[in-house]
Amino acid sequence: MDSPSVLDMIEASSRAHFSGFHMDGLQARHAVEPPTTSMAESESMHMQPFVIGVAGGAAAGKTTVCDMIIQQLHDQRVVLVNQDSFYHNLTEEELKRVHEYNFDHPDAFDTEKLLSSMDKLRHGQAVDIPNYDFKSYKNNVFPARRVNPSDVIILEGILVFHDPRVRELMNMKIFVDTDADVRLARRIRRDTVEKGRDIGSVLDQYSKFVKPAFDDFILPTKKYADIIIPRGGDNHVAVDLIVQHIRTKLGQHDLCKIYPNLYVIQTTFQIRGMHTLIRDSQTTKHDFVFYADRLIRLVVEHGLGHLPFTEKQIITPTDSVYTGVDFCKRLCGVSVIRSGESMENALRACCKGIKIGKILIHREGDNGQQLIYEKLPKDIAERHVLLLDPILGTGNSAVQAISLLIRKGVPESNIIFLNLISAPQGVHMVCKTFPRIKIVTSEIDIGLNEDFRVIPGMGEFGDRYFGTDEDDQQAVDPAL
Ligand SMILES: Nc1ncnc2c1ncn2[C@@H]1O[C@H](COP(=O)(O)OP(=O)(O)O)[C@@H](O)[C@H]1O
Ligand SMILES: Nc1ccn([C@@H]2O[C@H](COP(=O)(O)O)[C@@H](O)[C@H]2O)c(=O)n1
Ligand SMILES: [Mg+2]
Repeated sequence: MDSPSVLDMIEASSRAHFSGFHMDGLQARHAVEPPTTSMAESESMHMQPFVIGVAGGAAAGKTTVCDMIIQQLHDQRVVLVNQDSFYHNLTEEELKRVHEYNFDHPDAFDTEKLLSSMDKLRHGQAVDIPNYDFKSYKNNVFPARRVNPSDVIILEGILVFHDPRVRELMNMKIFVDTDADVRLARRIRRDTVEKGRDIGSVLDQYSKFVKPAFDDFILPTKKYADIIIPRGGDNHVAVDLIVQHIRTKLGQHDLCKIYPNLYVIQTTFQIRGMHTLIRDSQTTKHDFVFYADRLIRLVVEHGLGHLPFTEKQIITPTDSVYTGVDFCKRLCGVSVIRSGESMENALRACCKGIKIGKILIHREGDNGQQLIYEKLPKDIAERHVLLLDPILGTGNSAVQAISLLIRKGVPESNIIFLNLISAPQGVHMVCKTFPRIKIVTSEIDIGLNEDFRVIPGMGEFGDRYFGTDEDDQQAVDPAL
């Protein structure tokens, strides 16, 4: 155990200069051990902020929804960027005929400037964002707003989904969907009270520009949204769900910054879909096994990417030289009985003829973990070990299993712990006790409940995978 280096890592991650966009933990990694030659490590070094786009018609409640999200994320680093800030300044000629100017057309915005500001923010640089004045139609009457890089950037505006380059920046797209009559009523109140305009000009602008632009440019972008929020800020359920999702993402970022040896495989909607199925209590055993196997295969493949390799040149059938790599040969798997056995097939499918040992840890409550059985390859000390257990909860079983491997002579840095779901408590426990082992997982959950079970989690993995849970027994024989 090398606890001072862990403390160094935690300290490094909380210094004032630390930015969520850079894997500053990379420096900490060097303090723990020299960089190895595995590819997956270099891929995951650069961490980007989580970008949320919020679009919708004028006065739909976009700003209100963003304010609610930011308020609920009060303890997190979140910044709001308004598309309004990037309105072009009007020329003298345009100012004279301002009632003929279309503020709802995509050309009214300086999208190039918006893109360059977002690019800087995403790469960890502070930017000065103009303050737009709706009364003078100018963006340079006030000092610019200094926006610092953060873990979450919310980009809000009527047309933020219009330009594909802007859309591509977004990890999550929200469309605030509010009835046209509500939007018009709110707009009349806002523009007369806040912008000092008369009701006649508000209605003129609405029928001439606002409504046609909504139909032509804003509504067609609704299809890009991942989430549509009906009724805007009145929809507390939707806002709560969004905040929960962002918190999960931020939690993952924070843990990965503290522990550079923790690797969360990059999420996709396929992966989210598989998690949705295996976590659903209504999923049948057959589907559970099918989707758990798919996820396990992904985690195993990712884990193998962390093994060292040697360069190898071969000759192709065209007599050309191909410079590739040779797999690491001295490998073995170790499954934690019983759930970990579900991961053995995927490992065998990837590594022909791999030896797989077993460890049985008896769980009494959650303090009394006891090692009661082990069968490991004799030469395990000379092998890289892939430790298999689908759930990392408290971390107690994992610590028992890893301690045994270390007692058998396996160097800590030769152990890769593969799992599907990790609780932050387990990650802290394992990574603090064994700072040199690597953890590869597919999702980090919120935490543990009072029974030390992972939440939201997915129940008892072994029971669901091997069909020994009560519901399933009843499904086989209703008399039971
Ligand atoms: N749920 C709501 N109930 C009542 N008024 C609202 C609600 N949401 C927004 N408003 C008001 O409507 C106006 C427009 O809301 P805003 O959030 O600024 O919309 P947007 O940013 O989409 O233009 C504001 O004056 C705001 O106070
Ligand atoms: N000088 C301006 C600039 C914009 N508008 C209107 O604002 C709307 C967009 O702002 P939201 O907060 O509602 O998204 C848009 O409909 C423009 O017509 C304006 O009236 N004057
Ligand atoms: Mg707004």
